[in-house]
Amino acid sequence: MSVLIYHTDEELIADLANYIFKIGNQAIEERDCFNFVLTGGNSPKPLYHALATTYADRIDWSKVFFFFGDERDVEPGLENYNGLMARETLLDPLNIPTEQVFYVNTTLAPAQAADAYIKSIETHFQGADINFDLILLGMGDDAHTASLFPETEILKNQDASVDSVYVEKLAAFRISFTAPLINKAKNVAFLVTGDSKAEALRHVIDVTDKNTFLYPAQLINPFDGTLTWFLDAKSSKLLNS
Ligand SMILES: O=C(O)[C@H](O)[C@@H](O)[C@H](O)[C@H](O)COP(=O)(O)O
Repeated sequence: MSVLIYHTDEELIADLANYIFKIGNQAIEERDCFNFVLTGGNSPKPLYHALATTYADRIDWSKVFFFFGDERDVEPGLENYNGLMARETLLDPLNIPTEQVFYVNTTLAPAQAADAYIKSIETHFQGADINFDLILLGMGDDAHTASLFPETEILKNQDASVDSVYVEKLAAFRISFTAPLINKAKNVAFLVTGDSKAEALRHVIDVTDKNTFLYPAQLINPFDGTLTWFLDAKSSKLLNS
């Protein structure tokens, strides 16, 4: 596990972009495609904007396939649909064809949407083992990641799959990769910034009290892949390391 701490947003985004392109270009060289799982939320917006503008010439985007580690149970066109945020900040500015983007079909009921999503992923991987080249994750101030929220049933799902989950605190359903599916990835990177994440980050990185039911991001520990944390000074201020 690597923990990288940055003192300016610009440095963090530049390094994370370099990291993404290093993995992506190597995947394209090896298999002529880069399977890249995006995170939702607000933290990635400046990164996505930079990938689509400043760094747009750093990879052959026609070889990149985009997925979502989780999705909210809202109509695709609505503002808090992660797919819309990614389209607005990254995919449309790069003119990425829809065939290269795997959106969660939230016009279906949550459980059906989750089933349909894992089936679309299996089809993409042509029945081979599903191990994404890179999964980008955020983390909430309650140590959730993707839609693996504290004290929810999805945390018990041991299948490498996509599941639906009712999140009491949000009074809403979510669709999410399970922890085992995330842990199968070749590379996993967290992007966590801001004071509000510091306490949760302390529980997840300086794991003094292992409790994955309370701090779900503790579940993320790739089986064979790499794990890298991209943090700013604020989010990392309580860390020992
Ligand atoms: O659908 C989502 O919202 C994300 O997948 C979620 O896991 C997010 O990464 C965290 O909630 C952090 O969100 P912020 O980046 O907005 O703090």
